Amino acid sequence: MLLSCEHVRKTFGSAVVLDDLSLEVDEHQVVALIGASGSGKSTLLRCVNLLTDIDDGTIRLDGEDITDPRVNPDEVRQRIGMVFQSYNLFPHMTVLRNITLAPVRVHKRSAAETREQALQWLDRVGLADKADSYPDRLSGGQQQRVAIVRALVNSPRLLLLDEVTSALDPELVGEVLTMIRGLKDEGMTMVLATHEMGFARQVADRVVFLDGGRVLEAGPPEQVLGDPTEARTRQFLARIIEAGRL
Ligand SMILES: Nc1ncnc2c1ncn2[C@@H]1O[C@H](COP(=O)(O)OP(=O)(O)OP(=O)(O)O)[C@@H](O)[C@H]1O
Repeated sequence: MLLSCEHVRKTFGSAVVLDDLSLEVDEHQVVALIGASGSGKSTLLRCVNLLTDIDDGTIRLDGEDITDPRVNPDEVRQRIGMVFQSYNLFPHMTVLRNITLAPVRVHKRSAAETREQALQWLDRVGLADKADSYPDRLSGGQQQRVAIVRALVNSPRLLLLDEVTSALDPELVGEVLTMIRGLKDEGMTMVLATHEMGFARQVADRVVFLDGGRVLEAGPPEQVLGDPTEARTRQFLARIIEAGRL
C-alpha cells in the first residue's frame, strides 16, 4: 500500500473537519474524492502533503509515518506532488524556471539534471515551445499542465490533484484530462478531489464519498456514482444531476 490514512482527525477551532477518517491507496491506483463543499476533500489532501498538521491519527507513505514530528516536510513533499485549482505559477518567471525552482532551491537537486527532466516533460505534454514563455502567454489549460509538470519533475510517488479542472473554461478541460489519463496509463498513483463526476468516472479506479469529514461510501466509480448504497450519496448525486454536472 502506498498511502494510508488511519483515524485522521483535523479540527479548525471547534469545527471538526476530518473525523476519524481512514483511507488506503494502493500503488498505481487513482482515487477520486467527492462530496459536498466543505466535506473535507481539500483539507485531506493538504494533510497528506503536510501543508497542515493533523490533530490525531497517522498518515503513512510507503509504510513510513509522515506525520511523525521528526519527519522533514520538505523531504516528504519531494515524494508527493500537489497541484491546485489555481495553478499558482509565478508570473515573473518563465515556464522552465517555474518548474525547476523548487527542486533546485528547496530540494538541492542538480540544476542541469532538473532542467533536462523539465524539458523532457514539457516535450511529452506538447509544451516544449513554451519553456521560455511567461505564464500570462499561456492558456489556462496550458498553465495547469505546466503546474502538473512542476509537480512531476521530482518523480513523486504520489500525485495529489485538488480541483485541477475547476478554474478552466470547458473547452480547456479536455487537454488537462488527457494529460491525467496519460499519467494514469503510466501507473502514476493519484488522489484527486473533484466536483466533476465525469472526471471521477473517467480516471478513478475508486471513488470515495466524503460526508462531514468521514468516508461514507467508497467503491468503483460505477457503483458509487451509478448505484450508491447510502442515502446521503444519492442525495448528493441528485443535486449534482440537478446542477447538470453528472
Ligand atoms: N484554514 C482553515 N481555517 C478554518 N477553517 C478551515 C480552514 N480550511 C478549511 N476550513 C474549513 O474546513 C471545512 C472543509 O473545507 P475543505 O476545503 O477541506 O472542503 P472541501 O470538501 O474541499 O470543499 P470544496 O469542495 O468547497 O473545496 C470547511 O468548513 C472549511 O470552512
